[in-house]
Amino acid sequence: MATRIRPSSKRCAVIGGSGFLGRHLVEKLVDRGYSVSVFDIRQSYELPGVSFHQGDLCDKQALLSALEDVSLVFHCASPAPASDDRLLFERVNIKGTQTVIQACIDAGVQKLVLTSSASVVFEGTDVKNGKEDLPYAKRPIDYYTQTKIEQEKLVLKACDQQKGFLTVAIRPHGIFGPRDPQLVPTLVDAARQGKMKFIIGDGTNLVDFTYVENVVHGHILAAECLRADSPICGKPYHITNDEPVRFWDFMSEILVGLGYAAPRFHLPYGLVYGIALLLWLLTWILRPFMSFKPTFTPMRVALAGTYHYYSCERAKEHLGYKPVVSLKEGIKRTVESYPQLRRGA
Ligand SMILES: NC(=O)c1ccc[n+]([C@@H]2O[C@H](COP(=O)([O-])OP(=O)(O)OC[C@H]3O[C@@H](n4cnc5c(N)ncnc54)[C@H](O)[C@@H]3O)[C@@H](O)[C@H]2O)c1
Ligand SMILES: CC(C)CCC[C@@H](C)[C@H]1CC[C@H]2C3=C(CC[C@]12C)[C@@]1(C)CC[C@H](O)[C@@H](C(=O)O)[C@@H]1CC3
Repeated sequence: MATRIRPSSKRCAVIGGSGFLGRHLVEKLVDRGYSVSVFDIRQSYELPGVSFHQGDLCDKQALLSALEDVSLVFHCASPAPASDDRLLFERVNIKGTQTVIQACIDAGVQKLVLTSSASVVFEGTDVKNGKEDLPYAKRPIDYYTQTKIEQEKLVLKACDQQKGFLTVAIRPHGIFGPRDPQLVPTLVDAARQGKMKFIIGDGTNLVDFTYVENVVHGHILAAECLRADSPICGKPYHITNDEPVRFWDFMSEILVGLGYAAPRFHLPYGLVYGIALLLWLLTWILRPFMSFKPTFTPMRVALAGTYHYYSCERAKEHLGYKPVVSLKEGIKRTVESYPQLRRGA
């Protein structure tokens, strides 16, 4: 049974609060009576009750000014997975997270909630109803995943009930919703280039896509349940819609909802994965001379052609988590939120 504390009048901070998930989280926190301090390298909006601090999370002094009088920190900043920039991921996700932890400790922050990712256990092979006790990927499929693993380990290891610094990690999977700069825009871009005619594999693979408000709900529950005597200290939690869906059915619903044709023709998974790997190698070799971003990266092909859905039983049991928006409703709201991406717009 989840023990909850009332939202305090104290300030909380959202690192990465200008991003897709971060902004939805900030909006919900404000609704719930928190006063929020956003720390981000960019400011993308203004909101009453929210103060903005622009800076790089690798800069401890800059962080400290945003953490003044803050007891709860959400860390949901990361470079975009598509950047595929190893040095950037290492600097921000690993060294930057060490800086965030140290800044929290120095500022007297009591709780740190990290946005991790369910992909920390994904190696490109099927994961069916994966639980949190699955081992971290030994051969992570990209630099993003590799550094998300290190980041999660750092945050969970920093949990110290004696010293009163409590940490927890939320592992969402396939977040979607209004203002997402990644999933729907990439899909529509591929459709507009005529690249979404094909289904990779037999099209029966089940995966999790999680509506952004459910992810926000999981974060807030975790923050409010995090106490020195709680079983959630230092643990990771999957947060999903708890409705695994066929990858290609989900993509088709979004595409058709926006006026594009659903993919129809099947291509063998191994062939497409091999081509994506070759293309990735080629872009890596040519990187000093030219920049080229293939649509079908090995990570995207692996996600499109395998099973990857996760159990959120632990979150239900320890946090009292239950999705608040169904997949059907989430898809409807998402499609309606992108009039500019409709066919012919
Ligand atoms: N989108 C998904 O499907 C998904 C799924 C699982 C986990 N996650 C995790 O959720 C978090 C949020 O992802 P998102 O989809 O909202 O991404 P996003 O790119 O929209 O937001 C990330 C934010 O971090 C900020 N940021 C990046 N580098 C920074 C730095 N050095 N200093 C300060 N701020 C910096 C960016 O400016 C941006 O506003 C990330 O940690 C990501 O790994 C995302
Ligand atoms: C061109 C098509 C084959 C696919 C077009 C849609 C893709 C851009 C998305 C489908 C699944 C998405 C996804 C992520 C990014 C966008 C997709 C590949 C993540 C890798 C983003 C980072 C998260 O941590 C991952 C997670 O574990 O949730 C995402 C997994 C799904």
